[in-house]
Amino acid sequence: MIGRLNHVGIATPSIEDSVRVYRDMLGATAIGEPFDLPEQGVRVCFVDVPNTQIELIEPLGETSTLHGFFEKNPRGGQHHLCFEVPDILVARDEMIAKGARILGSGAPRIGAHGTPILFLHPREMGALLIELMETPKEAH
Ligand SMILES: CC[C@H](C(=O)O)C(=O)SCCNC(=O)CCNC(=O)[C@H](O)C(C)(C)COP(=O)(O)OP(=O)(O)OC[C@H]1O[C@@H](n2cnc3c(N)ncnc32)[C@H](O)[C@@H]1OP(=O)(O)O
Ligand SMILES: [Co+2]
Repeated sequence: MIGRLNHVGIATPSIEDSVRVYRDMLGATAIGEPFDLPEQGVRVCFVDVPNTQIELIEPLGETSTLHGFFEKNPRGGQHHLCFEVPDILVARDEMIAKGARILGSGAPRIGAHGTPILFLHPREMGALLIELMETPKEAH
């Protein structure tokens, strides 16, 4: 069911500092402009690499779910993996049937790429926070 690895989510206290690592240390050249996703409680910056993206995410607002992550990981770090799926609702129902826990209300929300996303609780996913993202229509 899962498709390509769309992005690796990296939580950071400072997108600006993390951009310096990817640009100056690792030589990344395709770095997007940071943008806010208030409804998701994050500020986001995408770093393009040949076969996927690095999604740098900073907490945005008091209720950001990232605050819980930073309590345990003050310097940030690997946060989630995002896989593409053809149909988010079909994927959701399949995952529920297999015993995964859908985070939040269970209804897909619009993510950083403007397409529906869901998160699966780490407990059933090998201690990894998994994001499922519906493949953008133009990519079909
Ligand atoms: C949506 C925009 C963008 C996009 O790509 O489109 C993004 O990806 S934004 C990403 C930020 N948004 C989210 O992460 C939403 C989903 N996340 C959550 O609902 C919470 O972060 C949750 C439930 C995963 C964890 O919340 P919290 O830390 O408050 O709960 P606990 O401390 O009780 O953690 C429970 C359990 O999970 C482990 N945990 C927490 N975060 C992670 C993580 N990132 N990776 C792996 N494991 C994680 C935590 O250690 C606890 O484990 P336990 O064994 O029970 O101690
Ligand atoms: Co993500």
